[in-house]
Amino acid sequence: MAWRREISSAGTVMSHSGERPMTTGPVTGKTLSDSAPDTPRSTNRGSAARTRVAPTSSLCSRVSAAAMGSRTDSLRTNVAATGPMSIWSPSRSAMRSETGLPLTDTGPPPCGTCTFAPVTVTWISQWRAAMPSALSTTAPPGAAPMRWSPALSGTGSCSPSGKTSFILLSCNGEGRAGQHRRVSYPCPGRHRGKVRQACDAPRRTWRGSGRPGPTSQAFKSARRRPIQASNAASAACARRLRAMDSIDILFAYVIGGFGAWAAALMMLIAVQGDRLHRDVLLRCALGFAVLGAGMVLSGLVERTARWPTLTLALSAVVATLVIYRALRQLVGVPPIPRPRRLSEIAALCLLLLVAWSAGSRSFALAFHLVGLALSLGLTWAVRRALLAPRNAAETAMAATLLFYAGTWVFALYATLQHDGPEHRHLLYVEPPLLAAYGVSYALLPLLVGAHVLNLANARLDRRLRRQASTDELSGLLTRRALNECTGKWQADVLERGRQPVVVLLDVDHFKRINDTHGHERGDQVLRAVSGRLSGALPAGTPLSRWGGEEFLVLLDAADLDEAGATAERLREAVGGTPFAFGATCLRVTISIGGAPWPAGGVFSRAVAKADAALYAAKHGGRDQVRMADAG
Ligand SMILES: Nc1nc2c(ncn2[C@@H]2O[C@H](COP(=O)(O)OP(=O)(O)OP(=O)(O)O)[C@@H](O)[C@H]2O)c(=O)[nH]1
Repeated sequence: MAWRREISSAGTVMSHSGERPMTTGPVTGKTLSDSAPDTPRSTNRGSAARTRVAPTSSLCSRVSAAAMGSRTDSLRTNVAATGPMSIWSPSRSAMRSETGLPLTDTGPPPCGTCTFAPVTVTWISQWRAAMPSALSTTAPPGAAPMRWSPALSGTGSCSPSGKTSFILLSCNGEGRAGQHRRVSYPCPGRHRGKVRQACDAPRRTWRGSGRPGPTSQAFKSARRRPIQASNAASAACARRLRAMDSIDILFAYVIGGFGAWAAALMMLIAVQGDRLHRDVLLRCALGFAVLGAGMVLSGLVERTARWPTLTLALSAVVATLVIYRALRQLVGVPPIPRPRRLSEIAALCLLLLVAWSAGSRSFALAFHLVGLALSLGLTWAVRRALLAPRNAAETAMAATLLFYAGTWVFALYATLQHDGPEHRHLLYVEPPLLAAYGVSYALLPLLVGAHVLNLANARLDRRLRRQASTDELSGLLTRRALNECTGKWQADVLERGRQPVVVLLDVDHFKRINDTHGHERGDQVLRAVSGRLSGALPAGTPLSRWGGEEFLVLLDAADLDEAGATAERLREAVGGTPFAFGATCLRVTISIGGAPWPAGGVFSRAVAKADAALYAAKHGGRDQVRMADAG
């Protein structure tokens, strides 16, 4: 739809094809020269604007509405009749603080897509003034002044600098039909990337020239370019923006929400096993369900509403805290007391609520700071898994949480860097990174879910192995565990030039102890004997409960005599001092039989020979050591 304007002799700008007539008023803006303390940078002084009126761009309308309609800021621009395009700003930060918009110094000329019209724009910030006098232009001397409604037509484009983007608004500055002038307006940061995309080709051309701006020839050709081309590019931009916008939301919220629900479902299905894993998985499932609900709700409801952002932020915080607790539980960190936990949740929610009511900017910052703090807290809770992982599952979990914390660091950075108007997305990263964030956050719950299951499995595996290798009563190696390590042990001893010796020990008349004092006392005796045996042996010596009241030791000795002496020490350690169990005092003796395990020999053969020696010791009167010959 083309906008045509006429400026009446009284300075009234009329919109013929648009719905809203432009209002006019006295010139309130200062000119560049009288308002700018520093000289504006300029390009191609002397070029005159002689182009046709630009039609309304949906992009521009949208951006105008978003950037200005939603704000009550006012912006006044002065447009000189001729002269270079320049934008004065005292300083970027000052302008930003006044306008809340990404203002730059003199912008470079627009890219080739856009018709260039040299105008001087002076920003005079009276930002809190009401709309629609947000944007007013002062016609050049001799031309009728006009005031510019923000809904005025324009075309979307960007500067070729790749840093600063503008939305170029059209106006008939001189009040003559068939002419138009463009005023640079900062493109909201959210759309910069996309606008730039549409202008890629001309920008490259411009950059390729290696000059700070287009040549005058390029200027002229740009000015001659049919305005329709510019409009088509703007329309393409707008379509792209709309498509990207919906994709962003889908990715970031709905798909992300389903990812969280999928993780929750996966955990609920896997809820089995012992109490610890059941609790951890249930908590994680609850956390992901809350997060999923918040994300899907936020993605589906009306886009302009602000409350879904708050609900999503709150659900994200609560969900993260629930998962945080579950992970602490999983890695064995002592739980935080319930009152402290609840007060932490309440404090964070309150903080977000206050920030939300203070405005979009403070809410975004508060949310990102909370997100970063929580992600760092999660990483800190599992730091042991990061520094000294016991298995691959722990490494994967720690790496995922580190990545998660990293995404918050970058998101916070993007928020601080964000120059455009606020939007209802929680994340301020720009496309295509926003889509990447959406995909990552959709996958993260599934990843974390898989890691939690992996960790639970690894823990169960460890427990089973421990149970299989450690005798429950005595705490010594089981027969199976000893059998598993014999080959390696023998090779090691032989390599050091030592003699491997197998020694069997048996408690004498143990049945009598059981019969006299009961099985309970019998167990106590077995535990006490185990303690004395392991205390009398060098650390690391393989000692197992071979079965019942029988023990097996693998001795590493210089020769059989030395092994016999060690066996004698063991016998003395057990039988030398009676055991005291409360008022009961018991003297327990052991008989020992040993046999060498030569290189190339079979372990079971050595055990059989040691057993024969033990039998001899029993028959020899018990409480003695017998060593089999080397032969
Ligand atoms: N309390 C207790 N008793 C056990 C355990 N394992 C085996 N026993 C008992 O140990 C006793 C072994 O008795 P025997 O094999 O007859 O040998 P003994 O009485 O020690 O006699 P000698 O070996 O000939 O000196 C049996 O009564 C078993 O029930 C155990 O784990 N706890």
